Amino acid sequence: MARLSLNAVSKSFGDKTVVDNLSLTIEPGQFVALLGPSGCGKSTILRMLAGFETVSAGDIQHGDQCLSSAKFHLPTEERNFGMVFQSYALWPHMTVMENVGYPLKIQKVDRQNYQRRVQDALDIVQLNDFKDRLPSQLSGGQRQRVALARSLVTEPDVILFDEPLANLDRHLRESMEITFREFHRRTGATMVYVTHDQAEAMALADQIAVLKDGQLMQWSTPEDLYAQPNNEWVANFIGQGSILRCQSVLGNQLLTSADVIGLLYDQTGHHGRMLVRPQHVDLSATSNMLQGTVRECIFRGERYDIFLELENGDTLHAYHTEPLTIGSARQLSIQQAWTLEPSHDHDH
Ligand SMILES: Nc1ncnc2c1ncn2[C@@H]1O[C@H](COP(=O)(O)OP(=O)(O)OP(=O)(O)O)[C@@H](O)[C@H]1O
Repeated sequence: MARLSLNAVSKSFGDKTVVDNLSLTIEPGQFVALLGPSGCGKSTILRMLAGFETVSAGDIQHGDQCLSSAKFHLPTEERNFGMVFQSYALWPHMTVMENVGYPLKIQKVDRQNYQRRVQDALDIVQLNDFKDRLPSQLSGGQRQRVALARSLVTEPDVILFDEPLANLDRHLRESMEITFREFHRRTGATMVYVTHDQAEAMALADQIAVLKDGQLMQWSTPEDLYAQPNNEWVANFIGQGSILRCQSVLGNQLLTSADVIGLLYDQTGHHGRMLVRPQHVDLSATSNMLQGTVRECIFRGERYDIFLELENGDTLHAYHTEPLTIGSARQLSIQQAWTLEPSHDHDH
């Protein structure tokens, strides 16, 4: 197994740059998500890794081997990367077993090896009982498991996923997340997974590349992305939270409850921004208090989502165990907050 690295990779279509000077080092066996809104360039990055697209500048290396550069392009079929698409891309007239074994047929693998490897792949995704069925006789989740088995039958070092859960309903997506995690544990393969769904990326990946307009915004573990977003745009994109205006402040600092009060009450300007996660709002506080008015209260089963208006007019999202009356005043404290660098497109 080898390290996969993108070094200052750019891709342009005509005069439009869709991937801009991207560098990432993906360690062997890592599960990496490429995350960003529609059009940010994540599928283009995956397609360059797969060899479906050339690179305009920079290079992609796999261990000692160059896969792509502006001068060189290793064809897709020589990369031995597994691939799983949103559409499953199964052959409708072939059984589960034939679909899974198809890449081995192309490689002209002998009969004995063929049988063993198809069997092993079906075991990993737990589809042995379905091996003689046609894709039309399977559920969406089962079809995606066939595609997973097929992606690993050639024993690839790297498996690429292009929004593989996008076609499934929410309930099934959650159970497929567990399937994907198990799949990663059992194969140990390096996985690169494209999604626009931040919750899915956080649930699956060891490391996440957040992209916007072809540029890397942040490259972090899910935990760091959540607790320490690099800027206001990332903070808005990842998880639940409120962004409050405050006195100008350096970005990327953790604030205590007392710091928060000082920054919110200082009237010398409000060019600073801080991120507050709902679990850090204490609605039964007795010190470092702020005043808020309850504007919305939504039942979520295990808790209520409360939205409060602060004295400066900003909205603060909190969790609570009981419902609160809309329009009522509430004392609260913010236990901790994270200061943000403003995004360039929102610097006012
Ligand atoms: N072959 C192409 N020719 C011209 N422009 C392209 C081509 N492929 C992609 N683009 C453009 O590049 C940009 C990035 O596309 P890409 O498909 O990588 O985004 P994405 O983040 O995967 O979006 P989505 O989630 O909608 O698939 C888009 O503006 C798209 O229109």
